Amino acid sequence: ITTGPPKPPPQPASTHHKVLILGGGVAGVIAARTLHERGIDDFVVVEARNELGGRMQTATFANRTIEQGPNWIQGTQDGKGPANPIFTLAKKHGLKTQFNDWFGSVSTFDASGAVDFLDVFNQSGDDFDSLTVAAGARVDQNLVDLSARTGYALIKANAKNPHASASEYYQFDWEYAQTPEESSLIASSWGNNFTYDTDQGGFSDDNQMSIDQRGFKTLIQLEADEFLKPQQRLFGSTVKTISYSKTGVTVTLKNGDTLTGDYALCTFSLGVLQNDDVSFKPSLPGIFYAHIWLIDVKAKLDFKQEAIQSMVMATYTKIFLQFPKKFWFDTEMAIFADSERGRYPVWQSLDHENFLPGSGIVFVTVTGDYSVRIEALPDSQVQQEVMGVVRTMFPNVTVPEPIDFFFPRWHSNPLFRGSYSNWPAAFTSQHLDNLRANVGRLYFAGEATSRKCFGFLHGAYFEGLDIATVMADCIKGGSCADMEHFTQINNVLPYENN
Ligand SMILES: Cc1cc2nc3c(=O)[nH]c(=O)nc-3n(C[C@H](O)[C@H](O)[C@H](O)COP(=O)(O)OP(=O)(O)OC[C@H]3O[C@@H](n4cnc5c(N)ncnc54)[C@H](O)[C@@H]3O)c2cc1C
Repeated sequence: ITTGPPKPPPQPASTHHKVLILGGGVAGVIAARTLHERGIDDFVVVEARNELGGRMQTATFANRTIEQGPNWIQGTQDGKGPANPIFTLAKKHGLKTQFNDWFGSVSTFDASGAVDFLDVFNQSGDDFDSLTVAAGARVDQNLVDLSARTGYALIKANAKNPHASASEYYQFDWEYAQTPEESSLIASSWGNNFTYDTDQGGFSDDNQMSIDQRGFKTLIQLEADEFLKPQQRLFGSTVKTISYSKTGVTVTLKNGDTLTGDYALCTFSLGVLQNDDVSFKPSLPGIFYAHIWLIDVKAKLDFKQEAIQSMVMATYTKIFLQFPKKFWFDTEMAIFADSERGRYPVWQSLDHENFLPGSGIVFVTVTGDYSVRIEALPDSQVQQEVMGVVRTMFPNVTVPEPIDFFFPRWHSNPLFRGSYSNWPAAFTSQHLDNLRANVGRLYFAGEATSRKCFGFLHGAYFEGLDIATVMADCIKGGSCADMEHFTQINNVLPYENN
């Protein structure tokens, strides 16, 4: 027997929100937390994948959790100085990390096997320091930016042989995921200083590697659990179009659903913005927008497109190998100097007492064009090439075939289209303002919009925080002025320290 009125059918979740947060990586989660802290809770995080963390992604390999994306907290804290907010989150959520000795625990190899060229390696560290000093001097004198290659040449430190090239690669490409030719002298030096140099406002020169078997992503997922409700997580929701205007934003998903927001924050990677995976439509909702608004929109689109297409989405690829047992170097790191610069050059042992002892895992990193190249090859061919290098490095060992072999394809992944952004010499400080600026009620945040920490997790964190603060100020009835931008960049102004 049933009594009482029938239950009403479940209401579909509202498809209109004050804010649509597009993307659930570090920038999206920290933006959500910032809005929540400002008393704005009418938002959803729209994410294509089924978890938060974005590029913080793990895989199970050799029965261990390995990091496909970031694994270091780069710069931690020096005494009571400024703390890397990722370091703060790691401490708060009890993440297991370990100091990674990049410069003190290194073995060196070349085509003849193990060869000690640590003197050349140490010199390349000094050269990189000189490069940053030269860059700083250019900033002080308001001189125009150059490529880092030109910078190396001007300080007479260009690498002239495979040992020097591999050492330079370790100092430079292994961080920026592109060559000195492709990178800004000033921005790459400042990117380094603002993270590592405490005299320049950086955190510390410490690199902590996550060895937490819950995954590095745990720190941002546990942080989200403190405030983000299940109904605010729209997982499995791939955005196809974003239409924006001065009055609101409409988002269409791959499954045809539509979401509307008074405001939206797009945190998709620069690579996604550069491709046609998502199309942006300036919406022209009413006749009264006609002429002036059209011209306005055209100018806005031009400045935004120029900025998006001028920054570079670089690729950094970790190639993991599992062997029945360890036969390689006892240091944490190793460099292989091939005659071809950038060919399987940086090696890292996870089967090391500090990391994952007994795991049988070693990995090698390639970057930039080399990453793009191997992504186009079948795994079997890449494995063959890598094994050729391993056997060159250890000519006196009968090296078995690996038990397992894996590498992620970041460049071809439509949700990322690369690993992180890199600043080329032709990208100006004003371009960065334009990359960051809102268009109508659509805002942008992510590692690529960070002037000082582009490429880093903490860059994504700071941008999520800063842009959500701008949005909250606007929503709360304060200032809603457009963010600073330059409709045309006619001549390069000096790099600004702000
Ligand atoms: C291999 C690698 C190594 C790295 N190493 C380090 C390191 O050691 N230390 C460090 O500090 N940084 C490192 N980084 C950089 C760091 O991972 C990034 O700076 C940071 O994670 C970027 O966060 P984000 O929120 O800006 O973007 P993302 O993490 O890219 O977040 C954007 C989100 O949007 C989602 N998305 C994209 N397109 C759509 C769509 N159409 N519809 C719906 N959702 C979509 C994505 O799934 C993603 O979750 C590394 C990155 C990689 C890839």
